[in-house]
Amino acid sequence: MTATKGLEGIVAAASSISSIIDGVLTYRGINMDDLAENASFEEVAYLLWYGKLPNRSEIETLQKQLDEYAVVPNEVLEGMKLYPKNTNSMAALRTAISSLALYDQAANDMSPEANQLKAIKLQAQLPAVVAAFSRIREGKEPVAPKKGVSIAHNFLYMLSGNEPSDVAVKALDQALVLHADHELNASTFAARVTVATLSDIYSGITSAIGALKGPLHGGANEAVMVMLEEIGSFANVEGYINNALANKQKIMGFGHRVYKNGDPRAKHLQKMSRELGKLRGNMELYEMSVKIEELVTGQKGLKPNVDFYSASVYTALEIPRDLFTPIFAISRLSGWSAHILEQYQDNRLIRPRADYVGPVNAKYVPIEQR
Ligand SMILES: CC(=O)SCCNC(=O)CCNC(=O)[C@H](O)C(C)(C)COP(=O)(O)OP(=O)(O)OC[C@H]1O[C@@H](n2cnc3c(N)ncnc32)[C@H](O)[C@@H]1OP(=O)(O)O
Ligand SMILES: O=C([O-])CC(=O)C(=O)O
Repeated sequence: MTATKGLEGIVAAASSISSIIDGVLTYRGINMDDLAENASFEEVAYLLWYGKLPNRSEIETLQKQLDEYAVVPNEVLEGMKLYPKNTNSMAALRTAISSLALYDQAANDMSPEANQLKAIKLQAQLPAVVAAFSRIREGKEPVAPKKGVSIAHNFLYMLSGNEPSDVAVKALDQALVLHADHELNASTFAARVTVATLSDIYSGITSAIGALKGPLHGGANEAVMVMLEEIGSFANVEGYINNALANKQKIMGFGHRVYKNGDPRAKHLQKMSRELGKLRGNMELYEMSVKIEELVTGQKGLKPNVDFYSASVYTALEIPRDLFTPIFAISRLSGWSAHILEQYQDNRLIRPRADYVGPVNAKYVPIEQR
């Protein structure tokens, strides 16, 4: 038995949710470019969960469910008030989502109907949790969710307490569509491994949030912004990147385990970054990002992934840097939960083997002789 480091190229599950074939990403067989241009995030979540696009009455029913479930139990909000004010946002999210299970009577109901409802409930609550976290640490009260508006709209509203612009809602909605699912990425795999023990959906999502947090995965979008802030201005880009590459440092937001010729989502985020920059009358972050891409692709052949231009997009939407990865989680929850439901449908414990490379025939030595 020899291990494949990082399980590269290993096919570890059969799935009908999303595919990456020859660099083309589809959700349920529909090209992601098509969805990014035309679908709302709610339509995409429905598509991931139910395997088909919703008709008008189905999307209205989903909207009613999201409206009904968006309220976060007071106990969870009160618990969040006890978190240290400077706590890591993904650590806070991981804890808050885990605590939601404590107040859900159906948390351990494993029927398919109950699990589907919990997926919708979590999708409704997660934006409210992230927005509440952001406000509580600023000493403000959480804003109650609105009814009848999209998740993107509601999130921006709950974050600031003000009505968001149509441009901001549209941009965030498109970003949510782009991040919704991605085959067997690390966080989705973590979710599937967890629920394959027949543990509950909250455990699966908590595992997934833990995996998404890392800078090699979802945490890279925040790390890109840290880098852009460190660089500071367009004039510094060339020196900074040349120096980083010469020192074999990783440039966050570049490279991908599966895409070697570029991530098809990046072009949509790049376009959004350009358009939002123009609207704000400040193109510097966009221009810095384009220059970084030119240097990194030119010197290393590495292309930007989904996280690279999302940093300048979210900054243009005036979203605090440490909420970028929680926003990724809001979107990816739709994919995680679809994968969890798929795993339950035809479950088998996920338990691979390890290639043992430690000592053999070692003996126990009494403590006095060590
Ligand atoms: C939503 C997402 O999760 S998208 C990914 C988000 N993560 C990032 O943007 C972090 C930066 N990127 C990376 O760390 C990697 O490209 C990953 C984690 C995405 C993929 O990792 P792997 O498939 O294991 O690629 P691996 O790390 O083996 O890279 C292969 C080579 O390219 C180099 N490389 C890969 N990514 C980068 C990068 N961003 N900057 C500089 N060099 C890089 C590696 O150093 C390695 O070089 P070597 O062969 O000389 O040692
Ligand atoms: O698929 C991956 O490895 C990472 C990624 O791009 C995602 O999760 O969107």
